[in-house]
Amino acid sequence: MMLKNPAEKYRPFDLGVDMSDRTWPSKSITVAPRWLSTDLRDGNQALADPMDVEKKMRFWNKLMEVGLKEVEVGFPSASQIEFDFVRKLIEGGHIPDDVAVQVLVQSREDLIARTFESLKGAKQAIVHLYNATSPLFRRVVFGLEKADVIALAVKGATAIMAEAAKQPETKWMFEYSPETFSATELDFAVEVCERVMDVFQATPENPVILNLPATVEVSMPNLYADQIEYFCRKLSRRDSAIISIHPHNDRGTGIAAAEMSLLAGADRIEGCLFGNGERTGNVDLVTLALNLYTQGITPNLDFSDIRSVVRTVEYCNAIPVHPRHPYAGELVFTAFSGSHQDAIRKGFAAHEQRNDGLWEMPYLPIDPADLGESYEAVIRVNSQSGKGGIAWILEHDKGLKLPRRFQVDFSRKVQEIADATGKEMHAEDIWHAFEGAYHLNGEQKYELLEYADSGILRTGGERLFAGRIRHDGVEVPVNGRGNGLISSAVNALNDSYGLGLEVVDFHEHALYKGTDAMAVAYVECKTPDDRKVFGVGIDSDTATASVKAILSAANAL
Ligand SMILES: CC(=O)SCCNC(=O)CCNC(=O)[C@H](O)C(C)(C)COP(=O)(O)OP(=O)(O)OC[C@H]1O[C@@H](n2cnc3c(N)ncnc32)[C@H](O)[C@@H]1OP(=O)(O)O
Ligand SMILES: CC(C)C(=O)C(=O)O
Repeated sequence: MMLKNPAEKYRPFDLGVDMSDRTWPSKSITVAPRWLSTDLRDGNQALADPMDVEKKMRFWNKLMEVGLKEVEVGFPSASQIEFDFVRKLIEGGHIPDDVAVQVLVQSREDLIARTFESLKGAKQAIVHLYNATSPLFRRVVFGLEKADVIALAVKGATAIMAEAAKQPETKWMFEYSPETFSATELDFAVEVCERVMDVFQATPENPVILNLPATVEVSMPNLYADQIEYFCRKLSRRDSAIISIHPHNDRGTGIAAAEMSLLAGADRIEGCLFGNGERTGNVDLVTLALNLYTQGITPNLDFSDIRSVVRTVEYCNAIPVHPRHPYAGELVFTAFSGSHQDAIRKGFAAHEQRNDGLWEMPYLPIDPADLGESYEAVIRVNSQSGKGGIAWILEHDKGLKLPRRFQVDFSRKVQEIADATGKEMHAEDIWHAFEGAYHLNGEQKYELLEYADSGILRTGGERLFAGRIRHDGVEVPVNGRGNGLISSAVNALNDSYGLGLEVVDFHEHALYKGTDAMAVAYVECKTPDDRKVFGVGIDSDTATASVKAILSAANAL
């Protein structure tokens, strides 16, 4: 049961230092950080069924396609699969020259030796050492004092240097993580890292990667940024360290924490695609990269075919990507609601007209096409939708450009169906509704069989419409006069059946289906009792499309 007073059980996070002179809030991000994907390590260790070698390989290939240059490929001393995968990458020549593999290891000599064994023959590699440093872990997990924790880290780093010296053909880089940094006293974190830097002989030419994980996210993201700025200020040889961050997402603010930490001085980010990882996950590299992209900053990662990335990650992790996941979810470019659809439709029209390449689109922070997505999913129709969305679908799917009042008429009909079914209406459902509403197929009360418009009789400027229609199954001739084809056709129907229709609006446009050109005509008519009826006609001949539109309106009575 939740407590009435949670303060009895939970304590607020305390930064422990004065950061009132913080500078990061007034900075901005102008370049992409160095990225490290830890999908194959931190992501993998959080899966119910860790990846086998085949899945790891598939994931690796996708990471290469995306353009990752640093990838933590596993914990090779942990299992045979992990070890074998590293060997396969090296022996199979799968690591491009500009890519560094990274492996994780605890501060334990046997595990370190095994780790180096896995890396034999690598051109370059990053060996990543970690041990927890926070008070809780010192007390509960290790039963160690601060000095012992420093000694543990130094011992691991020393063993790593000794192993690295045995394999001089590899270009080594070293990374150290004071695990649980986010909950560690800041001055102590600096002290441990400086001692490890000494052992790793860090210089500006050969910097050490100091990775400062929010192993568990314990504070608001601005406080994590404060921690990073403080650490960067206090580190005596800042120029000999690459400051890396490794946010998790326990409070749901991993992205914000990462972005604020870049402002605070971080150079590098470790995370996973779509935020897989322990518990609530590691920070999501896709969102971070595309957030930069939408600010006009080159992210150095390529998600031009985001759907294939989603497919690979879902297959390898056996975890679905959420439909609302930023940039990647299947619903994130979709508007169901009428006012959103209307704004997007107008946005696309304005975009086409401006033709300046700039993306200024209501409700869509990124052009789906940049990620290899089509515009088909942008507008989908249900009972929340309006005329704009329905018109968009008919235009995109069938090429029909409904006049405004026609849109209103048809959207009411669609709304009725959507309300009745409670379901989404797909493009083909909307088309069926359109055909039904305007009598484009099936039984028709008034059906055009033939008409003569050439060789027209002209008496006093009038035109004569002479046609044959099927009315309630019976073929009958109809004749009418008017000052044009449309008025003479309407009069033919009015004279024969007393319909009293008056055409108040008429539109037509060409319709291209493959190489065939068709014509569409839309009429709006008024009835004697002042009702509006709409009709549409589609034919390869423009004049016939107009006549069919009149009959369509008559059928709608
Ligand atoms: C935040 C993170 O994601 S850290 C990475 C975590 N990833 C993993 O653990 C996945 C791979 N791990 C494994 O396969 C195993 O844990 C192994 C192979 C590394 C070690 O297995 P085991 O030897 O059976 O140890 P086990 O995991 O049960 O226990 C951890 C022991 O290591 C100690 N330990 C934990 N972290 C470290 C460290 N960084 N350096 C040294 N010792 C450590 C613990 O104190 C504990 O010691 P104890 O047995 O004396 O109490
Ligand atoms: C090993 C470290 C970097 C880690 O995974 C974490 O702290 O989350």
